[in-house]
Amino acid sequence: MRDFIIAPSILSADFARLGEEVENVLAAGTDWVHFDVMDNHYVPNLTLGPMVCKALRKFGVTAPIDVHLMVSPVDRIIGDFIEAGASMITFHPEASEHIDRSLQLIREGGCQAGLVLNPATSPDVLEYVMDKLDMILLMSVNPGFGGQKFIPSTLKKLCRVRKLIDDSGLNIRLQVDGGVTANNIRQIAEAGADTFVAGSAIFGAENYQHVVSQMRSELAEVVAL
Ligand SMILES: O=C(CO)[C@H](O)[C@H](O)COP(=O)(O)O
Ligand SMILES: [Fe+2]
Repeated sequence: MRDFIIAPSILSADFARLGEEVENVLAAGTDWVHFDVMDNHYVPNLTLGPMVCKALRKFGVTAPIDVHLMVSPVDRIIGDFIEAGASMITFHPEASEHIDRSLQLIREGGCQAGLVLNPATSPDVLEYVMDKLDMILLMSVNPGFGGQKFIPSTLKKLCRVRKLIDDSGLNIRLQVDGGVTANNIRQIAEAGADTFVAGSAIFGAENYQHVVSQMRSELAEVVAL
């Protein structure tokens, strides 16, 4: 059985009360903080930068902060997030001029590194960098906004990437991001994911603990992997 990680996306949190929201969602039983960085260039939306990451650390957040960079170019912002207290940093290959170099920059800074594949991006891009990855993130919506519907073809892609990871013998997490809910999390886990980003499904709920418990119960039903 894999260990499952739930990473709430703070994109759907109340930004005016961000520190408190992060405390509450972690107290509800989640594991990581998924931190969506959008630049209004690589994606048509604008969100959070390294100063906000630093502020969360100063506020007392000790949980891993999982920085999902949707910015282009990526390299010049990596150092700022390392300095701001990021734990892992993922980026989109289309947004980096030198994928191998960007991955190295992240690891050299002491963070875990990962690549993010958009729904239409082929897993072929992973082939020559597998040994430099701590995580692969498959987008199950097009990046840029929370609250979108899960794209079903992601399930087939998850199976393919799960096999790639298992065949490699490397310790790489397989994360899924976009439209994850308590209703589909089990099917997503059975397709191969071990790390689940959920924004609107958690922050849109009246009771965070209730929805996180529902997700955990669904994950407990996942047939032995
Ligand atoms: O990276 C993202 C969007 O680009 C977000 O992490 C993602 O959309 C999560 O939100 P939701 O669970 O509401 O779909
Ligand atoms: Fe994300």
